[in-house]
Amino acid sequence: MAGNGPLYMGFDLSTQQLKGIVVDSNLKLIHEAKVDFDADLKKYGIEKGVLTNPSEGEVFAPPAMWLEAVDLVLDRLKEAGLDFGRVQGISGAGMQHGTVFWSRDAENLLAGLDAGKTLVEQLEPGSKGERRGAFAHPMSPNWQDASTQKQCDAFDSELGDPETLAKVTGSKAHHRFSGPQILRYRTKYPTHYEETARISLVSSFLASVFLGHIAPIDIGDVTGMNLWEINKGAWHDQLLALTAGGKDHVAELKKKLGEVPEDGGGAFGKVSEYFIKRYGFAKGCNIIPFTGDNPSTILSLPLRPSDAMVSLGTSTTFLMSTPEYLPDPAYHFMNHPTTPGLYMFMLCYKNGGLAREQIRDELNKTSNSSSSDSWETFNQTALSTPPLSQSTKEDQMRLGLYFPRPEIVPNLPAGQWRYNYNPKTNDLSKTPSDFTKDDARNIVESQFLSLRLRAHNLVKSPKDSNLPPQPRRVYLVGGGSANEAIAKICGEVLGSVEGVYKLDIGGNACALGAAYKAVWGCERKEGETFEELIGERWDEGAFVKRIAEGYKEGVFERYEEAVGGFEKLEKLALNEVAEKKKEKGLK
Ligand SMILES: Nc1ncnc2c1ncn2[C@@H]1O[C@H](COP(=O)(O)OP(=O)(O)O)[C@@H](O)[C@H]1O
Ligand SMILES: O=C(CO)[C@@H](O)[C@H](O)COP(=O)(O)O
Repeated sequence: MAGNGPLYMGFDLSTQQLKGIVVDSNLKLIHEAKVDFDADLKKYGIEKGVLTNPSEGEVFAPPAMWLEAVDLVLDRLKEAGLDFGRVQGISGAGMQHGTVFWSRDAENLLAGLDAGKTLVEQLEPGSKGERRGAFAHPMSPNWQDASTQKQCDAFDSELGDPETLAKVTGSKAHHRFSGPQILRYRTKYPTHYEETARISLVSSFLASVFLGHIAPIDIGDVTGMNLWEINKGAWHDQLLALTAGGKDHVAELKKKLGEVPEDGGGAFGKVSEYFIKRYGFAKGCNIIPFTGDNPSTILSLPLRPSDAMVSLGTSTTFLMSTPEYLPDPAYHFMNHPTTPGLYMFMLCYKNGGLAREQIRDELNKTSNSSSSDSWETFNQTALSTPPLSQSTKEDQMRLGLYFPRPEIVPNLPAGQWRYNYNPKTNDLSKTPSDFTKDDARNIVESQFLSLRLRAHNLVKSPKDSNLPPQPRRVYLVGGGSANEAIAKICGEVLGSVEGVYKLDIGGNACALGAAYKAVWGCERKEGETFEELIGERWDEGAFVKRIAEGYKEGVFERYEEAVGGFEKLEKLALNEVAEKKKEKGLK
């Protein structure tokens, strides 16, 4: 690629892939490459990037696979012609909440890597026992894990109630959050916990690999752990005591977790010798804090407090950047990754892309389409189905919940619920729970109705207009943002005064946000904020594309009626599950 100015790299280590992206100082996309774990690293036995132990609700992945993906994605960037010597800054992101447990040998192994060998060859245990390896535990529990209900109950009651925990840490306790996860790890694997020198999140794990020593946890991602006191900017000793097994063990756990620098743009150090010698990175290449995938995603464009972003990845997440801290057990508040005083509002659903794929695959079983696009039948069916399956306004509304995995919001086990809702009488009536073609539209409506139900406190009516409260714009990112049928239904359910947009510079918003963070961390003037630097260089016309209408009078109001029925359906499902548990004598 022509040119000789500095380049910046951003990585996204997500559930199913490792993506690498390269931009120049003007935010222009120069190179991108990715490793798909199922396609490229099947030998690890993963499916959709993970391994599972359903009997305990465990979901995890081997850090060894991620190490192999790092070398592979850099080889692919080399094949794409990247001049590594021009790279002046690297940042990245990782799926949130996942934890990596480093051994006491990790620091020495990371610092002493031989550029003639691969990362996994040197950081995994020696096949002849000659090396214990860098990990005290061979697996990393990830955000899809649902094995920590007992630990979550303990976290939710430790400060009195979930509301207080949400106020202090930004969230109530969640199965995937690192605090409950580390508490379960300590009790299930006491010897491994003892041998654990440091604990990283997936984001700081990846930073450590590039740094050549264990990197701090990032100020944004740390607020996805139920262990960090947001207003104090410090670890919460009482919650650490719960996790570590008592006050006497707090200091030891703090040492494993490490310090958390406040500045999300301050370099952790220079890239490790391994990458300079093996790939030709510049000696002065800075490692800028790697953060969580969602905090990184909101950096991929100048998101205003009136905008909303929906990431249609493996998870579905709804993200807003706001100066208001309004914690509530129903959703998450996290530190903004670059700007003190701003927060990231987040809703996260486990049943995102995989749930939509399940309905897509059911449809493809019965369609005789020869299209190479596996989503074509799904899209045509969804768009040919009337909103809420109502052929006339008098018809009942078809509502559903579609959870192939246990869901986070609401906290429900795997299952499907399909009901008709009469908005006039506010009655729900059960419909046959078998798959029907209407499910294509109804699953997308269901996912966006849940977002609309829970985000209503944060969206406002546009200034000087009598339009109902809704986002100014909705930006779609993640793999599903390629789907214009989903975008259309998104606009109908969520509204948006200016419409539904997507990033149009290809690549992956999360990795792009990380690359922009590297630009800011390396090129910012004294006191210059991320918003100021990126805002100056952002080319709205070239970087985003309007892909669907937003607010549609009449349709938006009809979905408002549906929101009431949807909330009632969730409560019905929660009661049904509670009754079943009671019958079985379970708590
Ligand atoms: N054209 C499409 N329509 C709908 N969903 C899509 C489309 N292309 C990809 N996806 C979805 O994108 C998801 C992967 O998105 P991605 O953001 O790469 O995930 P992650 O970051 O979680 O690894 C898959 O679950 C897939 O269902
Ligand atoms: O758990 C969350 C956020 O709380 C998920 O958003 C994960 O951060 C992984 O997301 P994907 O990018 O793999 O969908």
